[in-house]
Amino acid sequence: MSLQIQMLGTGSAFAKNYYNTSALIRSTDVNILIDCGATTPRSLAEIGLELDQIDGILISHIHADHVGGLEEVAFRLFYQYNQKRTKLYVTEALAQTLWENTLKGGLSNPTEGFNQLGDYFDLVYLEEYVPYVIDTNLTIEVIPTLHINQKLNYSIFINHRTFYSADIQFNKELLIQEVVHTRNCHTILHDCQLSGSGFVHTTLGELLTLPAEIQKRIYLMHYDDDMPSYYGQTGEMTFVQQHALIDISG
Ligand SMILES: Nc1ccn([C@@H]2O[C@@H]3COP(=O)(O)O[C@H]3[C@H]2O)c(=O)n1
Ligand SMILES: [Zn+2]
Ligand SMILES: [Zn+2]
Repeated sequence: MSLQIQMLGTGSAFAKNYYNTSALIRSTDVNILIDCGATTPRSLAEIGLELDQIDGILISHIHADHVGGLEEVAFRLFYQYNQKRTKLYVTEALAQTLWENTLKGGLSNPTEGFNQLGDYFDLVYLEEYVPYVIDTNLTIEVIPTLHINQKLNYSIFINHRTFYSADIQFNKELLIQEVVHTRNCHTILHDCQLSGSGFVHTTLGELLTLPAEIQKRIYLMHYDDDMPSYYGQTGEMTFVQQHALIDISG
């Protein structure tokens, strides 16, 4: 069984040298996208993956660097790929706000009678803390995490053993207790704000307070353009590079 994560982008919301952070879970049988920022369709084109090869899209939260490419994907699947549908993995609450507050303006079409997310995507509602089996080789689970006060936000477990933070404020207890001690995740993909205070993101300084044994499992993503100047300053952690493939089959 082959299971890999390919980073489509590794940059922060405002990075210009790196695409928006999003990832492709590539299993033997399916390709599942985690988030779809404004730059994600370009990145997909660069790796030669057609939109109709994506079996589903999982959304963490509704900032534009995570959902800004969804309108393009929806329109192109419908008009360029012969009304091809893909699955959208979301909690019901997130689906509601994703449509009402992000996508409705562009995607609603009174002439065609399109007025809901389900007119473009096959909605698969995830329950928080409930593993969802996509196929025999791939299970995903979303857990609510804190990013912006009072805004829905999810982190993701893949096959129980890989943790994808998406955007979160530092949560040391979650990482130590749940991610490492309880689940023994071998791979942790974590957002990383390199400088300044981490009001809505986790900072490099905060991640450096983790034990080396945990740092070894961490790939840093969602970084700013000055990332190269931090080489050698990330303890046991590694910057994941755009389009890099990480084997998570273990
Ligand atoms: N309270 C907030 C809200 C947002 N932001 C910045 O806006 C970006 C939106 O995308 P992001 O990737 O979540 O990163 C956020 C912060 O840079 C911020 O710095 N403080
Ligand atoms: Zn972001
Ligand atoms: Zn965000």
